[in-house]
Amino acid sequence: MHDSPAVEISGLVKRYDGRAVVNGLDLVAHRGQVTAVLGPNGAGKTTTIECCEGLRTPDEGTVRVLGLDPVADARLLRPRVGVMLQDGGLPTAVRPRALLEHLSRMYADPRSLDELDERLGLAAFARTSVRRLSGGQRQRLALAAALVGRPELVFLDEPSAGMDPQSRHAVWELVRELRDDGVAVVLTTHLMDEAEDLADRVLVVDHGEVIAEGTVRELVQDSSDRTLRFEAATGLAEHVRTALGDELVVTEPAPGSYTVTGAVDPDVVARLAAEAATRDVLLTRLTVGRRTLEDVFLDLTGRNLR
Ligand SMILES: Nc1ncnc2c1ncn2[C@@H]1O[C@H](COP(=O)(O)OP(=O)(O)OP(=O)(O)O)[C@@H](O)[C@H]1O
Repeated sequence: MHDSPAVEISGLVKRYDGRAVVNGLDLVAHRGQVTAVLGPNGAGKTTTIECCEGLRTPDEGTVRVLGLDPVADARLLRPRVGVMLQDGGLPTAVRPRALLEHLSRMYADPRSLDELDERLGLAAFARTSVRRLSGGQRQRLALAAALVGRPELVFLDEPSAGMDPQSRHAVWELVRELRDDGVAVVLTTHLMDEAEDLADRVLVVDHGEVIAEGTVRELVQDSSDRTLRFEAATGLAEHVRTALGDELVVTEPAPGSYTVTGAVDPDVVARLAAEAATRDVLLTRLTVGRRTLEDVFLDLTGRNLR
């Protein structure tokens, strides 16, 4: 039984007003692994997770969570699954410590609240009502609420959004421990470093379907492509494009900061330097490296805003 996937989604379709926002999505998440779901705004990540949580009913396809149906078996799943929603989903009039005490009484073997307090720094605002908490504090409380019942599976929707670096590292540490304890962790994130750091498997979702999946290493090693980054005066992209040819993609994501992706070899570096010299432009800082997960993500999903 425990070898079976913690989450198994097959051909999931969810429509709003006749428009499919999830469109034939397949996903498998295993115990003892962190599965990260990445995708642009509106790609259908939250909708997919909400179908797993029993908050939405699929229009087509099947969703199995710990071998059960998230809607029909909701009562059986509730004590076994931890959920951290994007907007916190917490009652606003209570105080954090009282909320956690209330929740912990609902479980047979709850985690120690003092330990959670310490790990997530909750004591500092234990007596402030949820309504008055900062965004990052609310997120930390929502994570504690998701973990208090020692779930076998946790869904974390952008867990470290809005958190300061200290909190983010505390959250990452907790997520790694959950994984090592055999918990299945499914998280959505827009932070590429979060996915690179934590994920055993990454799925990239766009327009409601999975367009790439694998380990971070598999995704970034997909080709011999490299990324050359350099800094110089702004406005050179067109000249560099002409000098390097169509095989390479030249962008200037921030003024004076350029990337060149593709088959970057010694000759490309030499031609770039020659072009700069011809224009009497100094290249300050030049690096060549493997593509990052962010490069892969942008190549897959494009650069247009959603
Ligand atoms: N109840 C609803 N009624 C109509 N449309 C909805 C509803 N809920 C979500 N949508 C739409 O479905 C699409 C997918 O939304 P979803 O929240 O799943 O995206 P997401 O990938 O989680 O995005 P983000 O990264 O911004 O959180 C969006 O275009 C959204 O506007």
